[in-house]
Amino acid sequence: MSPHLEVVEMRPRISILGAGAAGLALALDLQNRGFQVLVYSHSDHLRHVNAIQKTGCLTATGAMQISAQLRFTTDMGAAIGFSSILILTVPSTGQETLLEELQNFALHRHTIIAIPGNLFSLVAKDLQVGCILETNLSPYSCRMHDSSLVVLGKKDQLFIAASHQNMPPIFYTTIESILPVTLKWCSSVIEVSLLNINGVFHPLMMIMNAGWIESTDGGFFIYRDGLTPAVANAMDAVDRVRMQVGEAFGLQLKSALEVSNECYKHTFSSLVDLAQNSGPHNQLKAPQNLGHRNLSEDVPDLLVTWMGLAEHLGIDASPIRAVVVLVSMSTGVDYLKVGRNLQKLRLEGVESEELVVRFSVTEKKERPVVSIETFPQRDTMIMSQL
Ligand SMILES: NC(=O)c1ccc[n+]([C@@H]2O[C@H](COP(=O)([O-])OP(=O)(O)OC[C@H]3O[C@@H](n4cnc5c(N)ncnc54)[C@H](O)[C@@H]3O)[C@@H](O)[C@H]2O)c1
Ligand SMILES: O=P(O)(O)OC[C@H](O)CO
Repeated sequence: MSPHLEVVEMRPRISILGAGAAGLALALDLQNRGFQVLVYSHSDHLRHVNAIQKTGCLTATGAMQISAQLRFTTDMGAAIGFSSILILTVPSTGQETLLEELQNFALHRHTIIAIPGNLFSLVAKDLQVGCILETNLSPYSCRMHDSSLVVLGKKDQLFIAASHQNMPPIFYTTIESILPVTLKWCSSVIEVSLLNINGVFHPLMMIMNAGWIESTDGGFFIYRDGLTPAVANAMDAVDRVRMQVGEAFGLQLKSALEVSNECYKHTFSSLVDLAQNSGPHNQLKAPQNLGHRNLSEDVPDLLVTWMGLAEHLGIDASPIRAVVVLVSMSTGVDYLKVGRNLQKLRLEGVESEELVVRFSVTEKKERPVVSIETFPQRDTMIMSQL
């Protein structure tokens, strides 16, 4: 990851890697705002691309109402050549598949934005890339239905961190001009992982309603009907461990409810209030079975990580361990082994004190402030990653 100079257009082209609901919503949004967009899909995961290509265009309904043609490719080289900004929108369980392809290219001049990150930058440590950014969530709450995209809601803000500190101010401004939400810059990618509150919501809603999901093929609303007071109590226990891990890193993390309220500009008073009354949540149908990313992504790549960090730091992680073990017993997948444990994140041999120092809050990790007068008034500007 060496210093370099690069020319960045004021409206840079963007490559989106991952053609699911989250990537397609962002692609439509960017294209609608004047960016040129190319969407890459892995050739083994073309379900949505094929459906869209049959009808010729993608139509979004709900909180985003746009109908447009998108450009697609299955050629990673084409996506990398198209833009120096690659936005990764696959579930974190698909990141390694893409990493295998990305590793064939020198990406010193590229920036990868992983939405969500789930500590992609630690998994991708050997990748020759300019910078990796990680967000906690996706800007849009959305689902694909055949060739159409239903957008349930748009967040007001997301949390984000860069794998590299000391990026020039123009770097942050460019990223802020691309993502359609207010960005809250965090001190480290660990903080961002801890702010992916889907780890608190999804696994418990799924596993505590497993019988209902299986006997009705998901014929109910997962939040509205599935997040009841008992489920909320269990979520609170997991959430307390998440916040204690944050505390060990010097972070005063807000509760999952507060983070959700902040992201959506909501004011719900409890998790059950949110489940009953939040537009982006209360219309979400339950998945048809347990083979859904609510478990297959959020258990291995959030809960296993948080549990590993907690136990390494001497925090009682038994509420999280209980969920991971129960989900593993129910699905037959050994999530402790396949998940982003400390070994997968290359943190296994790191002493707890060193871990805290490496990822703790320091004064200079805030996003640098840039005044408008410092921007070059022309179509291109030099971005220097020092
Ligand atoms: N959709 C939402 O409302 C929402 C909200 C918050 C966070 N997120 C997060 O955003 C990410 C994407 O969400 P989504 O709804 O688009 O998910 P999705 O399940 O539709 O997957 C997105 C796309 O990723 C690709 N993909 C999946 N597995 C892959 C693999 N192993 N290799 C290569 N490509 C693969 C496929 O093209 C798939 O269509 C997930 O991490 C999700 O947790 C989504
Ligand atoms: O869009 P989010 O991040 O609020 O998540 C809502 C759903 O639970 C995502 O699957």
